[in-house]
Amino acid sequence: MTQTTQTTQATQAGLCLEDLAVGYRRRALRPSSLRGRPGRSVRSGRAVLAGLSAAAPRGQLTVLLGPNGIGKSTLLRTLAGLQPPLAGRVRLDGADLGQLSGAERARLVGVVLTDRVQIGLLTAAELVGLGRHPHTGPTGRLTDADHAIVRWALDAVHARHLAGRPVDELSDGERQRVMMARALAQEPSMILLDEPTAFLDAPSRVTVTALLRRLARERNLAVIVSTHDLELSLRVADQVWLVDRTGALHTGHPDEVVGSGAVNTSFDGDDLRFDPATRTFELRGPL
Ligand SMILES: Nc1ncnc2c1ncn2[C@@H]1O[C@H](COP(=O)(O)OP(=O)(O)OP(=O)(O)O)[C@@H](O)[C@H]1O
Repeated sequence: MTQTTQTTQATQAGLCLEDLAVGYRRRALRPSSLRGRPGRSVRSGRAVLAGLSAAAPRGQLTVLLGPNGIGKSTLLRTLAGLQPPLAGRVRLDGADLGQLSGAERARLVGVVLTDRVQIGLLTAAELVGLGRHPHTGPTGRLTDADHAIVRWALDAVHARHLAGRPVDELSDGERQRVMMARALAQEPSMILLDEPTAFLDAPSRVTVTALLRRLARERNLAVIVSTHDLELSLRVADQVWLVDRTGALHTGHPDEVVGSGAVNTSFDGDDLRFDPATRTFELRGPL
C-alpha cells in the first residue's frame, strides 16, 4: 500500500486530510466497504469512506480514482464544504476548513461539479463574473480589476471567444471550460472538480486534463479532480488518490500506485484486466 505519510502534512502548502470520514447523517448507510474494518471513529451506518489521510500539494494535479459508488463525489463535496465531515479534519495551507466562514471558504476553494444548474440567460462572461463575488463588496458590483480577472480566467481556459454567448447554448465541452473559468476567477488556493471530462470527446478530455495540470503549476493551485478516465489520468497526474473496493485510500505518484497493484484490485473484473506494463485495460477473452 502507498499510504501518504502524515509527518509533513500539518505544514505542507495545499490540502491535507486528517483521519477524515465522509458520508450522510440522515440516511443509514452500511456499505460493504466498511464492514469489518477496524478503527472507525464514526457511528456505523453513516460513513461512506473513513480513516482517510492524504495530501494534495499546491502546484500539482491530484486525480481521485475509484469504482462507481465508492464515495468520490461525497469526498469532493466534503472537501468543498458542501457537507460536513463525519469525523476528522480537512486543512488547507494549515487552516482547518471546518473553522472558516462560508465567505472565507469561498475565497479559497473553487468547485466545479457535474450538476447542471439553471444558469438562466447569463452569458459566459457574466457567469465567470459570479466567481468574483467572494471578493466584491456588498453591492456585488464588479470593478475594472474584477473584469480584467474575468477576461484573464476566460483566456486561461481558451474561452475568450465564448464571453458573450448565453451559457445555456454552449456545448458540454465549452460549458465545462466556462465553469472552470468561473472557479479560476475566484482566485482560490484549491480547485475541486467532479468528473470534468465525463461528457467530453477524447481530444477534449486530453485538452481539459492537460489544462488542469498547467493551471496547477502556473497558479500554484492544489487541483483535485475525480475521473473515470484512468488511463489518461495515470499519464498526466502528479499524484493519485485511489479508493479501492474496500474503501481504503492509496496515494502516491502514478508509478507507485500502479506498482502497488491497487489499480488491479480496484478495477479488474471477469471481463477486463488492467495491465500495469502498458497501463491500459485489456479484455480477458472474447466477449
Ligand atoms: N445524498 C445522499 N444521501 C445518502 N446517500 C448518498 C447520497 N448521495 C450519494 N449517496 C451514496 O453514497 C455512496 C457514494 O456515492 P458517490 O456519489 O459519492 O460515489 P462516487 O464514487 O462518486 O460514484 P460514481 O463513480 O458512480 O459517480 C453511494 O452508495 C451513494 O448511493
